[in-house]
Amino acid sequence: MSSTPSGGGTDAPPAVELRGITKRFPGVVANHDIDITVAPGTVHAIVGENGAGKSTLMKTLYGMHRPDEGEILVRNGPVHFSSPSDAIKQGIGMVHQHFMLADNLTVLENVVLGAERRHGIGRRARARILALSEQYGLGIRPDRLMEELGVGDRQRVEILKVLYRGAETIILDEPTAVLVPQEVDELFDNLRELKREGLTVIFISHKLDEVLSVADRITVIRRGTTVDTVDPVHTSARELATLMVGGELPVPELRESTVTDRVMLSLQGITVLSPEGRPVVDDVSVDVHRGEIVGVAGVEGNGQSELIEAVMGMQALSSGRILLEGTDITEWSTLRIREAGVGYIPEDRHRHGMLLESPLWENRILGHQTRPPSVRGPWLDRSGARGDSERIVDEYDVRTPGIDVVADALSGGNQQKFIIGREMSGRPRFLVAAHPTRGVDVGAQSAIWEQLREARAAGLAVLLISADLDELIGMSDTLHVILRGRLVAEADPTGVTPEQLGSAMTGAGLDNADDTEGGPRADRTRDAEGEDGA
Ligand SMILES: Nc1ncnc2c1ncn2[C@@H]1O[C@H](COP(=O)(O)OP(=O)(O)OP(=O)(O)O)[C@@H](O)[C@H]1O
Repeated sequence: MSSTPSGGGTDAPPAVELRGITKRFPGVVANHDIDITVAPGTVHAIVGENGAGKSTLMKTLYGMHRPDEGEILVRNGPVHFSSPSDAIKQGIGMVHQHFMLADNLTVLENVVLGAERRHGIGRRARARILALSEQYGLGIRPDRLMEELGVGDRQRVEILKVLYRGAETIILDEPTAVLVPQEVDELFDNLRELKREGLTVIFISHKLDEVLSVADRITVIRRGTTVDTVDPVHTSARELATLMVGGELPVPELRESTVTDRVMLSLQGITVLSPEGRPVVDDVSVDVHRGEIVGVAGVEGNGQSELIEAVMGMQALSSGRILLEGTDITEWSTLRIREAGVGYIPEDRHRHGMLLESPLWENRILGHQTRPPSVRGPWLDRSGARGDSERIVDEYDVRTPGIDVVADALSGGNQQKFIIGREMSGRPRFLVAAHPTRGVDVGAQSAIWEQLREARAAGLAVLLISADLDELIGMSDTLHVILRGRLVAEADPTGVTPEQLGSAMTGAGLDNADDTEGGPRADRTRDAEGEDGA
């Protein structure tokens, strides 16, 4: 492992330099005396545990927070940002994890929205978009409706939006969390292209392999401060992880089957129609047994969201039925399904998992408002909910100053850990888990996997969807592939590779993964998304 004070190795002034940045929130020092130098024309990754202070630092660089101490320099000149528009004026743009795109508008409309002054909204704007798309190899078509695009393309539109506003340094917050391997490859090609054209990319990630493959420099942040900046050529994933947590990581355990023959959840020929009447879940039949994790792999937008929402009573079926230990729950409400012992880790924690403006302990009650410890008899049990929140914070290592802070003040990964803790403490007999470790650091990820494995050994049945193919392969006892709403293949999780799975997800079949060097696989991904996206 080699440490370097700065990246790049050119004589040009740094694209960005952060000197002694400190940012405090009530009860927390989110960033403490951080130094980072980002060389122009490089990809610079920022890694660190959940709550280490990565997002806070990036928000400071993007003008969303003002640092309490320290200074920011852009090309050697000190800058002071009071808002993102100040940052944009200095050529710094940011792509957030939650895309900010209007579905009912075209790509062009989304890109020019709020930046009409640059090139208007007509022909000149279109020409500029096409030119940028061409220059950076983004393959964007300005007149497509946003809702027709898959995740990878949406992300490219977000990048284009930032380029359109004149960014020379682009910050990406966990850009690969929502992508499948093929899309990650495409994104990394895009990043290399940006770099070749002299732009600078700063990105946050929890996936150390990816960071090592694409970054020129990696800065590790631990508990709010910079630990080191390393050169990926001389650093391993394990060394990085050790720098992040300040100790050795546990080694994953070997798998042992705990699957029984008692059916916990049975989906029998279920079909869900889109508002336009197109089947988005198409005649799906699957059983999940006690002690079993059934994984469903798919490119986003192929029906997996609707499938789990159907199980949770949030999507009406047009045909088929759902049985929970033999009881027909097809017509049940979400609340009733939850009361029957079904836990739910939602796909979008901000829409379905948390009330961001409410304190953490009130979030303990959310979705569990009819059972202890949230209530005693007909009454809300404040101390029960508070006590259990303390326990979750402790047991799941949720980094927070306390249970009275609003959920919004927690880092993304810590919000996720709290949701997992809440859902698991209901002692569910069945768990619907969507991307359970999304945004969670490697240490917390293995802790969550361990919790799920223990619960499975104690009889929990789980329906798992995830964009993280290693997670699907590592956790599932049975693994299905969903494409255009249908279960099209079953893979053996003990033998399948992420590449084979990725290939099956795009409709190329499980066995066709080895022809995927170069372009063909990426093209198929796009096609599959183009026809079926969202
Ligand atoms: N608006 C806020 N108010 C109060 N505290 C905050 C706020 N934003 C962040 N924090 C705190 O600052 C610390 C750093 O959070 P930050 O979101 O920067 O971490 P992170 O490294 O991005 O984590 P993750 O990987 O989980 O996204 C955490 O302790 C968090 O609780």
